[in-house]
Amino acid sequence: MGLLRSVVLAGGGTGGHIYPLLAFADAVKRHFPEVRITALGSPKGMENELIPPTGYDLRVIPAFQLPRSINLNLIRTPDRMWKSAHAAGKILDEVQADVVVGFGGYVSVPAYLAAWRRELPIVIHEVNVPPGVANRMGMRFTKNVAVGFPQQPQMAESLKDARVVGVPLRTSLTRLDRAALRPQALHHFGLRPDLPVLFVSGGSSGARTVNLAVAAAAKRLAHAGVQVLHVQGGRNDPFEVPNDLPVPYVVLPYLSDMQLGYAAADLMLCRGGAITVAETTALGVPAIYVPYPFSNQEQKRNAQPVVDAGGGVLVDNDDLTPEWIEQHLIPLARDRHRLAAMGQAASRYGRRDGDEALLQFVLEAVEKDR
Ligand SMILES: CC(=O)N[C@H]1[C@@H](OP(=O)(O)OP(=O)(O)OC[C@H]2O[C@@H](n3ccc(=O)[nH]c3=O)[C@H](O)[C@@H]2O)O[C@H](CO)[C@@H](O)[C@@H]1O
Repeated sequence: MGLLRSVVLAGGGTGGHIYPLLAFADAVKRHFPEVRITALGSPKGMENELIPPTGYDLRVIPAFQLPRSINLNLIRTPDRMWKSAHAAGKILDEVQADVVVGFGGYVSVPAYLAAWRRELPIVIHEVNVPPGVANRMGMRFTKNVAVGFPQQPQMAESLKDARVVGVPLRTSLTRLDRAALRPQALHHFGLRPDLPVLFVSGGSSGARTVNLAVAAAAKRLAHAGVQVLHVQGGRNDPFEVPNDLPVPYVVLPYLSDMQLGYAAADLMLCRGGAITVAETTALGVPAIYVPYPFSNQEQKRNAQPVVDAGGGVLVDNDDLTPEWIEQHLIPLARDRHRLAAMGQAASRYGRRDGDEALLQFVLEAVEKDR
């Protein structure tokens, strides 16, 4: 591909920014093995744990925190922002970047600034409503905005002209046949094939309320014959689960092979992070969403359309108690027909081609903006 020789990807902080970046990098590599791929990260983000094992070139630039509201004066203000932009610019020059693709997170801002000063094409991928502060700033420098979900353009003025491309997901997920992998997944976790599996994950950092509520309901779940596969989350406190339960309750600190979790799951209990929602729907996993109650209610907006489509259930953070689990979650986990219908509705909403669609959009942008 003559137009594309070097791509710089920017996005960091939590898994929600990094996994789409990596999935997109894989798509670029698959189609254009010769293209140089560089990821920009910040010193403390999860990118430092997640990107090096993939073999992609991760360059860390100095971090700075943007205020929650933005205006153009901001560009004049913090020295640290320009220091970061300078560091990003040096990398763009060194790798002779043809395009910067940003996924949000603080590290995206210096990348957008540096690309803008060099008049390089910029593409922004945004999965939340309202868009994150970093991407909102980037939108001042480019009209090439892609979004993960069909409702986003109607929900935010700044996204009204965005292209809906879906969310780039890992190929271990986009190529997953859940039914085929299920026996291996159950065996892997030491779960039984004859009882339903509740898969609990609070997103890349974990969710304390979810963890504590499910752990407190461990006995009720076990006595109802519901097995639990509980991922605590990368940056969350441990919790206690009784060790004499009659059915398996498996606790893991973090799960890199999420395909095994999704293959084992009959029902998921999760937050409403955008990438999690993209994954559960792409894979047709029925889910109970417990949106994170802070950060602008963005997670409720992610999950609501899936629930409206019949693909899941919403419960408020404060309502997720052991009693709620007993009265609502357990009956659902034991109702195969309802789960099957929810799973089908979820997969009608989801899509698996976000990596390819974003690549197509980036190629068009590079062609147009050069
Ligand atoms: C509290 C907060 O502000 N959360 C935001 C953050 O969520 P967060 O970083 O939790 O991101 P998501 O829930 O969207 O995605 C989590 C990702 O981590 C993966 N995973 C998770 C656990 C695990 O053990 N293994 C694993 O691989 C999931 O498969 C998924 O790919 O970014 C999202 C995307 O911008 C936002 O929508 C969320 O609102």
